[in-house]
Amino acid sequence: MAATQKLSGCRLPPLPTIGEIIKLYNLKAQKQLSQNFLLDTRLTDKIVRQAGNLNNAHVCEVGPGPGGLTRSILKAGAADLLVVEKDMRFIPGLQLLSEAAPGRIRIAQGDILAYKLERRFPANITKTWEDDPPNLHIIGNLPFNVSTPLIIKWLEQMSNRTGIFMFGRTRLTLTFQKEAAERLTASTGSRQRSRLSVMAQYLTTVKSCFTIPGQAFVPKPNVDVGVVHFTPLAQPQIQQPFKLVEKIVKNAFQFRRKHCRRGLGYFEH
Ligand SMILES: C[S@@+](CC[C@H](N)C(=O)[O-])C[C@H]1O[C@@H](n2cnc3c(N)ncnc32)[C@H](O)[C@@H]1O
Repeated sequence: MAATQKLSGCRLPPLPTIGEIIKLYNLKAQKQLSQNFLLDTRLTDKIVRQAGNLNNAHVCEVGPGPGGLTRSILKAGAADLLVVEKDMRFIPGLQLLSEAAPGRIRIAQGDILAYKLERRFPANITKTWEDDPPNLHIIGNLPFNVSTPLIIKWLEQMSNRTGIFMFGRTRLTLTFQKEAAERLTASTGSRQRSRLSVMAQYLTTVKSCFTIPGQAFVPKPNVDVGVVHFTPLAQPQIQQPFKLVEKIVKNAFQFRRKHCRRGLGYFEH
């Protein structure tokens, strides 16, 4: 077992390392759930640093798996961490972590695409936050198979100021396949510029943080991974309903190798 670990100034009872957790619970990675684990704490700490100051923050982590990134989030000082994991097999390992950091972790088992994050903010709490909105973050080494629908879902909530985006300040620090990370951050005129670039950039400041080589993950995926940070803009660059913007942008990019105007011609009000 590993030596005693320090999470944000608290001495913890000895915790198994992530590698030991994987062995202890026989957690063989499942490809269909995009399970590629990060065991190197220097990398998980580096991802978490991209989020900024997490001291006393409220954080949601998507897909904690064996808990490597989870530990880094706790070390950074998050006061309240909700983890949403689809695979039941990881829950006992996460409970060990929860016992080591009492009162700081809530564990939810479910599919993040269907999960309503706002459920964790009861009305009596959000009322008290109206004058002084909290430091809210979403962090995740995302499963590749859900990363694009997930960011689109959250951008829509950001646009409508609903759910966890109700205060307009929730920041996101997420991993994507390197190609998707490049599309999200591509500027005007770039070959990588796509529907995803426009949708993300009209609502947020998108920053490409760093690339993690595939070899850093266990098992190794066929691609490298990009870490991307999103900060919501005070005002969206396009003041139109999200679905309308999405439709126009989709049509424009469908025909971009032909004529953009032709694409827009297909758009019906
Ligand atoms: C790339 S792994 C990351 C695991 C861990 N955070 C790490 O960095 O080592 C993705 C995690 O997301 C979980 N997952 C996959 N699909 C999910 C979904 N729809 N909702 C919630 N979790 C999901 C997987 O079970 C896995 O634990």
